[in-house]
Amino acid sequence: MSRKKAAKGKAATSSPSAGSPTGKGTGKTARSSPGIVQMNGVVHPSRPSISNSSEFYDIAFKVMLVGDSGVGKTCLLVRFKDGAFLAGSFISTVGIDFRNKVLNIDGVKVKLQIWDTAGQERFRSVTHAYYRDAHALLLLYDVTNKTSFDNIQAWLTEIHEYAQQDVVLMLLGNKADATHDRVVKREDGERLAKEFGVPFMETSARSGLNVELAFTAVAKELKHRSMKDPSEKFKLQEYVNKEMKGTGCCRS
Ligand SMILES: Nc1nc2c(ncn2[C@@H]2O[C@H](COP(=O)(O)OP(=O)(O)OP(=O)(O)O)[C@@H](O)[C@H]2O)c(=O)[nH]1
Ligand SMILES: [Mg+2]
Repeated sequence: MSRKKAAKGKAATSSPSAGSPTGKGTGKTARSSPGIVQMNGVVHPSRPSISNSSEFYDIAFKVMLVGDSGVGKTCLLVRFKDGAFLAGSFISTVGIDFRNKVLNIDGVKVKLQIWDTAGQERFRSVTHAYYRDAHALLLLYDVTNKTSFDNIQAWLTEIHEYAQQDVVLMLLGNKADATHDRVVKREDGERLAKEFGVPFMETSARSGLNVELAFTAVAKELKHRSMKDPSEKFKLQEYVNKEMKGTGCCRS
């Protein structure tokens, strides 16, 4: 297997860009980034170059984070990439951004190019353009926000419309650390996931709960599919159930 080199990830957390208000009166600040280009008030995604490479990899996949604004997509990515939590005021993502991370999956270097999308409605058409290139989608809701949970069905409809038919999909109930503010029970997440036949787990970008596992499970599934080795069976939900910490759900 030839070994390639990975592009360096770009910061998804660049400082707020002046003159890019977001949130329709919610007081949020827009987060601009090197991965996007803004023209005439419209956000145009620009494809990142993979020429400044530093890290070797064997296979590469695109993973997209989707879900309502504020569910914690950017925080989940930053936790996974840098092992840190973005505390402080909420800075809503503008358009789309990406980070790379190379994982060692059973001796194979798997590069994940992770696209962090803006959850706000006004960026939806930007996100649509990226769905078809995604090998995997992490669909998030916020366990402290019922609306974000209720919107999952609409997100799934969108995914079915724009994403590849065989896209790897996983539902994540984020902010599992926020015990006192929780309004969506873990069982509700499990039920919904079962209904749509999607693997599920709860995560916390704040505490780090299951964050590594979510990305590793997806990388394992994608690697398994690409190797096309019939002797090596991999079942995503079974793996997740075995490895999952903290919430102890979904064991069947
Ligand atoms: N308690 C808790 N708060 C979180 C967690 N993840 C994110 N947050 C908070 O939720 C808010 C939104 O987080 P973001 O990661 O910016 O949300 P987003 O989904 O990227 O939002 P958009 O970019 O607008 O789509 C921030 O104030 C975070 O600090 C978590 O796991 N637990
Ligand atoms: Mg964001």
